[in-house]
Amino acid sequence: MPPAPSTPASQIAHRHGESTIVGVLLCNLGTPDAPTAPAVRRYLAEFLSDARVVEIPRVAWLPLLYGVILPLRSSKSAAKYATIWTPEGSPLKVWTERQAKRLQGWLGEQGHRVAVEYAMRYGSPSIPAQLAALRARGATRILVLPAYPQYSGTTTASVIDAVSGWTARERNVPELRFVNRYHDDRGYVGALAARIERHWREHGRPGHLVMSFHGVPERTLQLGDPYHCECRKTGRLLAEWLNLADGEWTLSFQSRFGRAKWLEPSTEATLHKLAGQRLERVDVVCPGFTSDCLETLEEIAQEGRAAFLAAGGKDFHYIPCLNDEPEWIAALGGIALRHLAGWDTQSVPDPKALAASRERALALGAPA
Ligand SMILES: C=CC1=C(C)c2cc3[nH]c(cc4nc(cc5[nH]c(cc1n2)c(C)c5CCC(=O)O)C(CCC(=O)O)=C4C)c(C)c3C=C
Ligand SMILES: [Fe+2]
Ligand SMILES: [Fe+2]
Repeated sequence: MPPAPSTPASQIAHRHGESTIVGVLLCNLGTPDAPTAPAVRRYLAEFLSDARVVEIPRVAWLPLLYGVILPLRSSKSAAKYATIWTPEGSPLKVWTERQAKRLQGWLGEQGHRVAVEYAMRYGSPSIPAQLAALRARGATRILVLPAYPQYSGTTTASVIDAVSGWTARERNVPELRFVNRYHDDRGYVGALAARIERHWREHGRPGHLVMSFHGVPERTLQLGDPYHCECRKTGRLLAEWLNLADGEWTLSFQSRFGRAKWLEPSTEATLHKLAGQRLERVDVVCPGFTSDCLETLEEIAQEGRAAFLAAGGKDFHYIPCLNDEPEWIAALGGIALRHLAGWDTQSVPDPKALAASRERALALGAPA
C-alpha cells in the first residue's frame, strides 16, 4: 500500500523498513465465473484477444472474433461448462485455489515463511490484483509459478507479459523470479507416475496408455516454440518411469481450435485408431494439465470416451489430473524452493538459536 499523501515523512520511512516476506504466485489459465453464455463470452473475449494466444494480425482477427467466434462459441461452450461445474465453481479454479493453500501449508511445514496466492491469466482473480495482494501481505520478493509444466509462448510467456504489465504501473517494483518450465522435473514426473500407478493398482493395467496434451498451431513449433519438444520429453520420461514399451503408449494433442494445422497426432484420431485394435482397455491421462478442467473432464472424459466407444472401443478410463495429490504438492514445493534459493524464507528464528549466535558474537568481541 502506498502511504497516504498526508502521512508524515517519519512514518513513511518507518513503514519502508518493515519486515518483508517472500511471495509465490501460482498462475493458471483462467475460466469463466459462471457456466452461462455471457460469462463465457467475457472470458473468451479476454483470452482470445491475447496476441500470444491467437497469432493472427489484429485487423483480421478481431472482426472474426467479435463477429463470428464469440456469438457462436459462447453458448456452446457454456453448455459444456455446465456439465462439469461443481457447487464450489469451475474445477480449474477450485483445484488451483486448493493447490495454493496446500502449497502454503507444505512450505510452512518445511519451516519456510512464504505467502502463497493464486491468480488467473484471464478472468479472476487477476494477476495484477494478486500481485497487489502479495504486496499488501508484505512481499518484496515474488516468485511467479505458472501452472504449465511445458513452456509455450501461448501460455507461459503470456503470464510473464501480464506480470510485466503490472510492474510497468508500479513505483516500488518487487524483486521477481519466474519459473518457465518443469516438464522434466523428477517430482512432477514422479507424481504423474504415482497417480497412474495408483489407478492401475485399483483397475489393472490397460492395453494402451494415451498421453494427451493441449495442442497448439504447428506454426508455433516452426517459429521456435519449445512446447512440442517439452511435451515429448515429459512423455518419454513418464513412459520410462512406468516401464512402458514403445507400442504401449501414444502421445497426442487435443483441443484443436480453428482451421490452421495443429500439432499431430490428434487425440481424436489416436482414440479412433486404437478403438479398431481390439484392445481390452485404453487409458487416457493429460500430463500437461495440472488441474482438471473443461479440456480434461468434458473433452476427454466425456467426448473422448463417447467417440472411442462409438468407434468400437471396449473400455475407456480417464485418469484424473494431479490436482491436490500430496506427491504433486510436494513436487510444486520442491520446484518453488529451488527457484527461491538465496531468498530468505526462513521462519521467525528460533529464540534459542538467536541467543546462542548472540553469545558467539559477544565472545568474538562484537558490540552487544
Ligand atoms: C485459440 C487457441 C488456443 C491455444 C493456442 C491454446 C493453448 C493452450 N491452452 C492451454 C490450456 C487450457 N486451455 C483451456 C481452454 C481453452 N483453450 C482454448 C484455445 C486455445 N488454447 C479455448 C477457446 C478454450 C476455452 C474452452 C472452449 O471454448 O473450448 C483450458 C480450460 C479452461 C477451463 O475453464 O477449464 C486450459 C487449462 C494450454 C496448456 C495451451 C498451450 C500449451
Ligand atoms: Fe487452451
Ligand atoms: Fe476443448
